[in-house]
Amino acid sequence: MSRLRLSTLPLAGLLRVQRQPLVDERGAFARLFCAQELRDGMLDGMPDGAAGVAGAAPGAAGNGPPHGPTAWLAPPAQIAQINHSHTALRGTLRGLHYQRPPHAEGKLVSCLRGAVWDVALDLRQGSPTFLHWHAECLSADNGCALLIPPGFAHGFQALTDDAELLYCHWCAHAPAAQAGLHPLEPRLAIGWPLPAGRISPRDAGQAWLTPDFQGLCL
Ligand SMILES: Cc1cn([C@H]2C[C@H](O)[C@@H](COP(=O)(O)OP(=O)(O)O[C@H]3O[C@H](C)C(=O)[C@H](O)[C@H]3O)O2)c(=O)[nH]c1=O
Repeated sequence: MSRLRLSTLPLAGLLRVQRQPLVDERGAFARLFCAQELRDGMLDGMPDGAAGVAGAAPGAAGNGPPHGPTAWLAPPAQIAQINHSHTALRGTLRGLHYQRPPHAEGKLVSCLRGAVWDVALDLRQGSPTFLHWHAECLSADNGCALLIPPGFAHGFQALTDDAELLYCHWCAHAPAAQAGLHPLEPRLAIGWPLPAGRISPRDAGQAWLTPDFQGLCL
């Protein structure tokens, strides 16, 4: 039985992942990640042809090559690292971060404590939504996570003190490929819900976007 409900969002390839916890008198048990469910999950609002087939392995007989918004998860892709961040103060901004190709990374971002306003920014060269952003509130209570494909930058603002995030990264940390955009970049006009709180010197030091910024060629 599916324990993760996938939904499409306005930026192609970006998905909301709704955890479906099993609750009983002891408490709850929730699945944070399932390779097959993410690859093959049925999607809300997707035409049948675009979705994977629940339970069917991509490329298995009769299912053809992996396709649809989670095709990038097909083998040999796999989770390379899992990270945990704790953000002490409400209003703190982290990001917007990405890794340059060939280290461009897909991420599954889940909130395990508190709440964040989570932003994914489309940096895919030639994308019809290039430099468009989308935000979702991720919280321990709403069980919502964002599945962000390669080619996006990611950032968030803590909506509570002591917000904790779990990141699944589909590419290992590559310091030389690390890149970022200023969270208050005027060209993006990201509508952060709270006044900007703490920002790391690295993020605060990001240069403004130049007119010739082409994005990422994946
Ligand atoms: C991502 C990563 C970072 N680091 C080191 C690099 C720095 O010395 C330190 C903190 O990294 P950073 O300042 O990038 O941490 P955040 O500003 O919280 O960035 C994080 O939050 C934003 C919103 C993201 O999307 C990034 O993926 C994630 O790195 O950990 C590692 O050693 N391994 C890693 O995989």
